Amino acid sequence: MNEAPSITLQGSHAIDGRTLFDGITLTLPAAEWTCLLGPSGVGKSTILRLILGLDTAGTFTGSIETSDAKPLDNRISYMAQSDLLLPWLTVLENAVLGARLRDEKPDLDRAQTLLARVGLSDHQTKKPAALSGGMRQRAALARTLMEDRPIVLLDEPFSALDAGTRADMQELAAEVLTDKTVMLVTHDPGEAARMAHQIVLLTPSEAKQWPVPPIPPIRPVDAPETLSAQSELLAHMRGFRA
Ligand SMILES: Nc1ncnc2c1ncn2[C@@H]1O[C@H](COP(=O)(O)OP(=O)(O)OP(=O)(O)O)[C@@H](O)[C@H]1O
Repeated sequence: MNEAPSITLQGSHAIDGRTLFDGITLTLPAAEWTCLLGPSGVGKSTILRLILGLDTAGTFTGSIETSDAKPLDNRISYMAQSDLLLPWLTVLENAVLGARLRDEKPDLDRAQTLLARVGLSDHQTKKPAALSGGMRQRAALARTLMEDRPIVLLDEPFSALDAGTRADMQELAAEVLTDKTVMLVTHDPGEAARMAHQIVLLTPSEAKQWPVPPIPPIRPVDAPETLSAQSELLAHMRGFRA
């Protein structure tokens, strides 16, 4: 698979004449995890959609560039806030949907291994409607991890999980997505403190870098460095909420 590039987004975005963010520069370093945090509605998902080349509600003025100068098309795996599972397919069929859409032979062994890793071995033949919200989110995570793309954009991928499962899934994602350029949108300062090579706080006027703990990710949940970064980040986020 291609090497993971860095990505730089520069510019401004407005919806119906109202500025969402103005003159920001956000760089996702190659083969690292960037955690993007910011108040609800500040534009985090909009940035993901811009990088994906999907429609947004407003108008973007600026540029999105890669370090290898190649287009982003077909190089991104994306997990949206909603699970986007197809209701008429089973969990296993959903997990291999990417291959099916590309008319490729699905790697069923890998899908079953990943479904086991996300704790859904016993639910592979069920339809999404028969799963809990957290189980559906884990099925969507397995589908995302199936895609061997150099760039991975994750929009609150662990938000529906209980705390123990969330920690397990963070570790799985970090393992499977080693060497990918990852952007993780999250509201959870503990998650950012564990997972990030780079933490970025989005405001309407900047994409501001926040210090990361001085040990490499993925960090233990109970490491003093993780806990201290988590609490400092939370204190800051409570101050800047709208
Ligand atoms: N389809 C739409 N039509 C009009 N406005 C929209 C639409 N989608 C998003 N917006 C607006 O764009 C702004 C940014 O939305 P976005 O989803 O990017 O925020 P976010 O930071 O990801 O929020 P959250 O943390 O709540 O997911 C919000 O003010 C939202 O109301």
